[in-house]
Amino acid sequence: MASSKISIYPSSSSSTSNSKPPPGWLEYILVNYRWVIVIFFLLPASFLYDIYYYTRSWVVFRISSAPHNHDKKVANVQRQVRTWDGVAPMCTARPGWQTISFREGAYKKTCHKVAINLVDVLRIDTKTQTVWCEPLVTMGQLTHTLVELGWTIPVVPEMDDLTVGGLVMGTGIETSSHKHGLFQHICLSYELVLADGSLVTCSKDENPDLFYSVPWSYGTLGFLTAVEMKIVAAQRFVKVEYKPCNSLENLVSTFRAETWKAEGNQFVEGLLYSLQSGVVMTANMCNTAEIGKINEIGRWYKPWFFTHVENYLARGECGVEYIPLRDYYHRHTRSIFWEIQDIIPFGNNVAFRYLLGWLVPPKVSLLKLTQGQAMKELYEKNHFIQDMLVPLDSMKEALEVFHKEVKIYPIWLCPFKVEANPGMLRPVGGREALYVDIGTYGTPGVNNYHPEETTRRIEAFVRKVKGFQMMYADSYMTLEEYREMFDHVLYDKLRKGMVCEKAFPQVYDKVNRKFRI
Ligand SMILES: Cc1cc2nc3c(=O)[nH]c(=O)nc-3n(C[C@H](O)[C@H](O)[C@H](O)COP(=O)(O)OP(=O)(O)OC[C@H]3O[C@@H](n4cnc5c(N)ncnc54)[C@H](O)[C@@H]3O)c2cc1C
Ligand SMILES: NC(=O)C1=CN([C@@H]2O[C@H](COP(=O)(O)OP(=O)(O)OC[C@H]3O[C@@H](n4cnc5c(N)ncnc54)[C@H](OP(=O)(O)O)[C@@H]3O)[C@@H](O)[C@H]2O)C=CC1
Ligand SMILES: CC(C)=CCC[C@@H](C)[C@H]1CC[C@@]2(C)C3=C(CC[C@]12C)[C@@]1(C)CC[C@H](O)C(C)(C)[C@@H]1CC3
Repeated sequence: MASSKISIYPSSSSSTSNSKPPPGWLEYILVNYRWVIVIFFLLPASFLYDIYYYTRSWVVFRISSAPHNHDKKVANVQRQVRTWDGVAPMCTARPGWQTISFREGAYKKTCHKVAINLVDVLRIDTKTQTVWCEPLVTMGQLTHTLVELGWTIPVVPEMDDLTVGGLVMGTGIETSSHKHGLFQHICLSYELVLADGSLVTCSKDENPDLFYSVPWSYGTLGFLTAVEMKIVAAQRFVKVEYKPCNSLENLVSTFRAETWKAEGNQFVEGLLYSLQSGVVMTANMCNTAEIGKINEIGRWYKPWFFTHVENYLARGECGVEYIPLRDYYHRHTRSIFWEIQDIIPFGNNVAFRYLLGWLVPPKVSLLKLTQGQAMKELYEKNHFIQDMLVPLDSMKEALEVFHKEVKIYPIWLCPFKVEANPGMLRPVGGREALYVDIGTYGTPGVNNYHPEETTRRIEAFVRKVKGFQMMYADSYMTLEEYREMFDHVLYDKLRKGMVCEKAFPQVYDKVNRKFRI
């Protein structure tokens, strides 16, 4: 099983085997027995945190007071921007530990912080099939609210705590992205407070330059205060078909054929367990299910999803099951993909699942807050977390590069399309194109792993094939390399025109590893 290979702790052959033992007993426990802290403190704390937000959002939504308060809250953002002293550039006041990214931004310490306390779903319009959300609405909150009413957004990025604002300003992807594009492509308009404190709305037809420049700009063009998104009808189940593949050629050709399929699959996903074996999953929503084939994989006592999928590979059989929609959306949530193995090593044990599985996963934000310096350094040296987005045509070559450089399994494969719109993300060949997200999270299985050098070699490969790197992880590119990967023409024009240069840091200074703690 993939699980037995994964550990963040340096092995004797590792390049970091001479790292010093962590100082102090608390650090020692944090590093060697992180699960003690997680089980006795973080899981109960995560539970209480969820109850608080769940109750608050429920009350706010039921009494429909959010739209009225929205204007007042936006006026407060405008006031903060207008009274900015003009010295240090601005960023949002959301603390770094709360965000779903590997590191915290160093700029959070030096920038002038603007509080954007906008946490509500504002309006659901089933006639125009749109939803208006404030930027701190989380994916967990949004799918809960919409699915109960029979709706959903076409692209629901994994992980409950991802926010609408973070996904618009960064990027978001899910297994429906080959049909609907990235999170930015399901957005119809944005409401922003600009550097001068003015409030603007932008869409394809109104301020299009701004509309196309907001995604991937990481809050360096203005503060987002609301987003209008498409919604689509939700169905009760997702019918998932599992197709085990026993060679790289077979996996790549199955994955590509299912992504291109004329009649279409609503969801396409791949999990690679070694360079020569993996499972391609295709899925479609439906309202009825065959008797005996429903699998509520989100239930607390169920095995982790990636281990469940691996069983199809072990048996060498194709399979079909019906998964309730929200369970499907959250299939990787309980195991934080496969990262939970390093945090609660016995988390997939059946006794643990029945007793405490309902408290899992711990909140990523609380894990970040309590990880300590020694744990941070261990992850830094022995852990590799990257999502590289490469053209579908380069998929096989890219997987071979990942195998040579890091040899981490499982690998997450998710196809998506890039539309030929202006902005940071220009598709290869200038026309709409299909890409694949190669998500690699874990401890490298090679002896010569070096965080910076290895990542830079992979980044160079991604640039060569005209791909992109997701910026929530560590990027070691130089400014020139970063500007080669992302088209800055429109971004630079807007930054000048809207006098952003003093008001916000430039995007590179927010996302590069040099500027992370
Ligand atoms: C009004 C409202 C406001 C909310 N606000 C917030 C908020 O501000 N912040 C926030 O983080 N969350 C928020 N949530 C979401 C909620 O806290 C999470 O989605 C929580 O994980 C839901 O668990 P559940 O068991 O009650 O879901 P259920 O309705 O029981 O979920 C349906 C199915 O999906 C599965 N499932 C749901 N969530 C997960 C998961 N995380 N992992 C695995 N399977 C899962 C369940 O096991 C179940 O089978 C809000 C929800 C509502 C209704
Ligand atoms: N499945 C997926 O697609 C996944 C995506 N991710 C990544 O996680 C990140 C999102 O995480 P999340 O914790 O939600 O977001 P973050 O708090 O990390 O925010 C990401 C960026 O968006 C900016 N931003 C957020 N809200 C606003 C706003 N209202 N106005 C202006 N700028 C804003 C932040 O600016 P500032 O720095 O000023 O705070 C920050 O630079 C994205 O980068 C995404 O790519 C991670 C895991 C999975
Ligand atoms: C595009 C997709 C699907 C991306 C999924 C990315 C996840 C696997 C990433 C996002 C945030 C992430 C980097 C994180 C971690 C694991 C991998 C995560 C969850 C953990 C929890 C690993 C343990 C670490 O000590 C620490 C708590 C800092 C991080 C926090 C962020």
